[in-house]
Amino acid sequence: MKIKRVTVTPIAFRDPPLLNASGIHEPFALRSIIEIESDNGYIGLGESYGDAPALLIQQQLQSQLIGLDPFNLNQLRRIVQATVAANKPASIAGAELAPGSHASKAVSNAYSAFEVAFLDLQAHSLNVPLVDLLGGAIRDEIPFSAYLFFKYAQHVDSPYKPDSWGEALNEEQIVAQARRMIEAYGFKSIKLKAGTLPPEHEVSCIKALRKAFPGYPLRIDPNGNWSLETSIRMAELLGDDLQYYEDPTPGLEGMAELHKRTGLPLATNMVVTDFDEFRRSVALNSVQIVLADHHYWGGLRDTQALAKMCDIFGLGVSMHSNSHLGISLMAMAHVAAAVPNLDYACDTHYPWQEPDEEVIKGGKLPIVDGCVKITRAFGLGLELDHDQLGKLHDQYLTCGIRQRDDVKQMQRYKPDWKAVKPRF
Ligand SMILES: O=C([O-])[C@@H](O)[C@@H](O)[C@H](O)[C@@H](O)C(=O)[O-]
Ligand SMILES: [Mg+2]
Repeated sequence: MKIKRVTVTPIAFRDPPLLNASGIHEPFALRSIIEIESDNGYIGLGESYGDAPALLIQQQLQSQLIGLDPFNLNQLRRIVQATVAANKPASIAGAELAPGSHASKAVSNAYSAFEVAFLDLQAHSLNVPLVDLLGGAIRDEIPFSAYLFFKYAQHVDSPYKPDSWGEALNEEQIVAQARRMIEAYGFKSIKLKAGTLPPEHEVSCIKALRKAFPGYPLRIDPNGNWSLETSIRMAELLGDDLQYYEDPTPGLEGMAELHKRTGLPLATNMVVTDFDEFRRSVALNSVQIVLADHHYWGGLRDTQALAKMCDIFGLGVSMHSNSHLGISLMAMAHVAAAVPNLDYACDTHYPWQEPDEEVIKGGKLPIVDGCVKITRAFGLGLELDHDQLGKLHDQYLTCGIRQRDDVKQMQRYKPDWKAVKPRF
């Protein structure tokens, strides 16, 4: 079996005005959809970053993968490494929270984008679900968490009709957002994206969530935007309200000191993002839970390797998410199904994407009782809807965004806004 066609299609879909430590989301999020076809008619799908630096590498890889055996992932990696080395991608400051633009992640990003599609195709050719190629499913229902954001009611300049979630800036609105998300999807745990409004206010929103949802595990994620002192002060206010404290303060050393001073379990998708940082984190005891993400950890199999390392070093594992569609969600679900030590519900931005903006047949994937279910369907069990893909590609062509930049977007609301870390 040989690969005879590789198609990389950049897409843009509507994204709400969600606030974060860098600034605010732009009106459209970018992704790329990867389709590979073998000479005997099997198709494999992948979804990855659509930001310009990631897309450039993916597009350069398209023709180089023709003729490759889709089972040869080592060869895929070599081709990716050579292509990235020849391109020398650069990072931009405003893209700190957009792993699709991190130069240091270029190989793992691009490898992962195609690895998922290769594995999907392999699994289709063997008539098995993708998870079987990862050693088989330990669970077939993968728990996800309600992922709350502070947000504005609408984007600056109103590029389209405001989303149905409305404004969320105070306790009442955050509790209402949680209630709606839990009622719609059945989530059993709650994460609040923080690092954007004054820390005491964000903590009071956690307190309001604690009151409204007794017994629900809660997490807060200021994306490293609180100083060590602020993080300690907020830890005292939070008491034992948290399941884990996610990236409150920047740096491996800062997190290590925070853990030493508070004893709280710290989680990260910011200070441990590759195996070198993992090694340094273990030496410093910086974090207790690593949030994996196959998109930048180098694919599904390297995510399993990460989970194994966490097991060896006594760390917990959960999963991180950026704005994404169903192929990514299903890929996350398959690898999560094959991680024995997945101790926490995974993150997902999926509820923030609009129901009419999905590229797979059948529309958006269901999340029921807080879980994504994997079936015995072959591969990822998904098929592309080419009409929808075309529609979201046209939106990419006209939206004018080529690289996520939450800082630049916030400057459209607040001209003096800068990328400062930590802000509080
Ligand atoms: O999309 C966002 O605003 C998030 O802040 C995202 O960029 C983060 O990478 C992520 O969700 C996180 O958990 O840190
Ligand atoms: Mg995070």
